[in-house]
Amino acid sequence: MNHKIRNIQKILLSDNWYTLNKFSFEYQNQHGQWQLQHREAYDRGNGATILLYNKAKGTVILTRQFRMPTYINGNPDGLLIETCAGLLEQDNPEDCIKREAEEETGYKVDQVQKLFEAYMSPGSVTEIIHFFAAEYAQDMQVSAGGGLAHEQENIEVLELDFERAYSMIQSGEIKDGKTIMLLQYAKINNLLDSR
Ligand SMILES: Nc1nc2c(ncn2[C@@H]2O[C@H](COP(=O)(O)OP(=O)(O)O[C@H]3O[C@H](CO)[C@@H](O)[C@H](O)[C@@H]3O)[C@@H](O)[C@H]2O)c(=O)[nH]1
Ligand SMILES: [Mg+2]
Repeated sequence: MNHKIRNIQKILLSDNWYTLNKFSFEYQNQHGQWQLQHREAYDRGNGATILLYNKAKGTVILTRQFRMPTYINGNPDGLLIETCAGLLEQDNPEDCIKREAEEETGYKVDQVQKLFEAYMSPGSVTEIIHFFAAEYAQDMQVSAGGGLAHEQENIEVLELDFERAYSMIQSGEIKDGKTIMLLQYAKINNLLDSR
């Protein structure tokens, strides 16, 4: 509860696929004055993402797919390297990320570790993302992955040496926020050390 906000009005601007609302509200500033503010908020639900790693091989599983919003904003071919991720449907974050890992990467993991949660674009997008990590092994591979054909996902699965993937942040080959956060988490916490 925030007593500095009052008179919240919501106007629907678009519900074509996800929902874009315009909120008008009064916010009390440091001097005690109430000021009218307008903020648009894009609601596409919440999401989950996971770093799949293999200590013995020193590798991680990442995905590559076409992301239209990046294509119109400076990404030459629109392809983005990312950790496996999906939007929460009716399920909880843990069940969601296990389902997405299987659909997108082909690995069926049953032990996942919850790491943290983060708002990724708090000025305009409501979404909070739940972050996970899990160890994968060859015998957990049940399909080639690639995502759901009817959703036209066309996801490519990449198995990369962890140090190579980590260096791709510096080189600019990896430019996705959640992916950078997970690779850095793994580095800082020595997730791939087998000792
Ligand atoms: N027709 C249509 N389909 C859409 C649209 N937007 C998304 N889709 C479909 O909805 C699917 C959603 O796939 P998910 O795997 O569930 O989600 P995601 O797009 O990978 O999202 C994940 O990554 C995002 C980017 O980092 C995260 O923001 C999100 O939380 C999640 O973790 C997309 O692949 C696409 O097929 C749209 O505007 N129109
Ligand atoms: Mg996805």
